[in-house]
Amino acid sequence: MSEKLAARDRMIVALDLPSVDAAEAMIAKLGDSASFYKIGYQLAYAGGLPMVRRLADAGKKVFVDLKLHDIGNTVARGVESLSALGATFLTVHAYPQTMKAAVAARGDSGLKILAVTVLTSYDDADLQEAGYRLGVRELVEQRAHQAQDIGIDGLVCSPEEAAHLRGIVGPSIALVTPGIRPAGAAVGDQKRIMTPARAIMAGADYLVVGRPIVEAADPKAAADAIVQEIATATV
Ligand SMILES: O=C(O)c1cc(=O)[nH]c(=O)n1[C@@H]1O[C@H](COP(=O)(O)O)[C@@H](O)[C@H]1O
Repeated sequence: MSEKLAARDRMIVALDLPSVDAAEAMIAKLGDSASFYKIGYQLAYAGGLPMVRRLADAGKKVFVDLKLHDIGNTVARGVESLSALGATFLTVHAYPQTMKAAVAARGDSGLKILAVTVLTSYDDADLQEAGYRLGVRELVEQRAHQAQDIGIDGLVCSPEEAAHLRGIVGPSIALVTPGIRPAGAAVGDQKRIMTPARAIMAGADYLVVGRPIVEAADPKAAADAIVQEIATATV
């Protein structure tokens, strides 16, 4: 999958911003430096969903990150509504009922379903605190097997698991990795992180980057540096 993609098209900029105006300003600042955007909780709940169509019509790709998880019928109906927006990716949590409902409901809309394995802000102790018996590596692996059996289009994981998961799921399932931190960048609430270059070398198809770009003094320069790192790591 990744060998067909240009370096810029492998970077997904998370528009974690408080308003449509702030997001539009960021998109204008980034210009041709970014081709793929993610709209998550903050912007979607601030009226950002109509931006999906506008961005798609402007030639950008859009990842709608709503991390759906509910009873199967509700997930399916939600996916049907979201599939009309023109997005490329939509996230659901990697629970079997949820993934099955989402995959069945995406139809031939072109929307690809990504399953979030274990959030990149979690480590083994966080999983244990939440009642899980398995550690990160084991739970990610179990969910990847289940996702593959269900026919999921892609997995969201940390770059720390990318190489291992690539060995399990093969080349046709997209690996999308948040938890990306250029050398020296603030880690914030992330726990399982890698630099852009190391994530690409580990086998990630797409890198999701939020604060290191949208909170940078010069977001365009930050985005360009990450694309350059991706390009160098790909050669
Ligand atoms: O689904 C996601 O995109 C996601 C999954 C995950 O495990 N960890 C994670 O950080 N994300 C998202 O990726 C983005 C990372 O943002 P930064 O930490 O600011 O680079 C945020 O928008 C998160 O919601």
